[in-house]
Amino acid sequence: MNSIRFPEGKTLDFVAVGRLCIDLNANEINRPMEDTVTFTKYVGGSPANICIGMARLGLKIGFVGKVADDQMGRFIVRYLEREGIGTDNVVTDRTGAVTGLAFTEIKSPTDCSILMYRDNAADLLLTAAEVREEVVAGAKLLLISGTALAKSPSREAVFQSLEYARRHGAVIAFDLDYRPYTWASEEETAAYYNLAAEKCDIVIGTREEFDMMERFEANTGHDDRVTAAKWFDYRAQIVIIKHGKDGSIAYAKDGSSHRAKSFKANVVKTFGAGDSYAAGFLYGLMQQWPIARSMEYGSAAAAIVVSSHSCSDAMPTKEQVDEFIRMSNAASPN
Ligand SMILES: Nc1ncnc2c1ncn2[C@@H]1O[C@H](COP(=O)(O)OP(=O)(O)O)[C@@H](O)[C@H]1O
Ligand SMILES: O=C(O)C[C@@H](O)[C@H](O)C(=O)COP(=O)(O)O
Repeated sequence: MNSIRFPEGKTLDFVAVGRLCIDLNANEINRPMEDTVTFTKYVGGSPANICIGMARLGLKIGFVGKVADDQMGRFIVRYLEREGIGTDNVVTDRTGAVTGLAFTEIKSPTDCSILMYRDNAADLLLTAAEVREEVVAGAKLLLISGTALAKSPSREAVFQSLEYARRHGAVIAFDLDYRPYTWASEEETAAYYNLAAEKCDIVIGTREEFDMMERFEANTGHDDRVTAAKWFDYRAQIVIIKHGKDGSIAYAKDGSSHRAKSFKANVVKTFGAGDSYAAGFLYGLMQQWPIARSMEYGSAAAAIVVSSHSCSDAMPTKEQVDEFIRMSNAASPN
């Protein structure tokens, strides 16, 4: 059991609000992008990846977002539909905005970076009025993702979703998903991230992301416990700080803390770890598993995804995660 109580009588398990984009992952890996000539196209965008991950694990999912009225936008919607993800609240832009692109550079399994093309990106044009109350009201769990806070009108759409979720009793998770290039200044970023986090039950981020949020604070030791404690004065029940290959730590409002190690993986690239971790972890919480078991599930999903070429397409099924954990534990029993 964990301390999060999900509401009964909802039509959807999980709804995410935020960006739907395209990842173009280098085919010629282990070299700089200057030397890469071919890329494979995948659906991308952190909240899209998390939804796909949770759909693969068998949950009923809906998405609130905006896509460009172009071939890329249609590719994304068709992909979501094939995965069984509800697209009723995926709005098509009519202003000529474009689909955000993320070109990924895989110089080595540990040296990866992303080159983003996000000028006039359709996802940031979602308005508050386009968020349908009945879609958010139908969800047990709403996920917001920090990048959608970067600009108006998408920023207001996130706050509108938070209000609908609160009104209808959904649990709210916040994946910090901080992408500096989308923001105008660090001060603005910290202010909006903090305002949103106050309204969330579960906050998940990396140490570096929490450091960004703490730019006005005195947590000079970058102490995870201090980071988490602040949010328990607001609405948070669980705060997770991720540390890459070094694993993750969760703090709960009841005073408990839980550490998860990362699994051994044949790492192809590092991105996608956070999204698959979030999908596995939130899935576990929704099964009412203890926090530690949910973290283990997220870590296993992440190890599978970092061992693959894509983020979205590589999201594992429940059978794959279960098998991976079984094999890993057999290979190195505690
Ligand atoms: N190199 C790796 N090998 C195995 N698992 C990893 C690796 N890097 C990350 N992970 C797993 O993914 C989780 C999230 O990764 P992290 O890098 O902290 O997030 P993000 O991708 O959001 O920066 C970690 O807690 C760990 O379980
Ligand atoms: O979020 C994006 O726009 C890009 C993602 O699709 C991408 O592949 C990625 O960076 C995943 O992020 P992570 O899971 O936080 O590593």
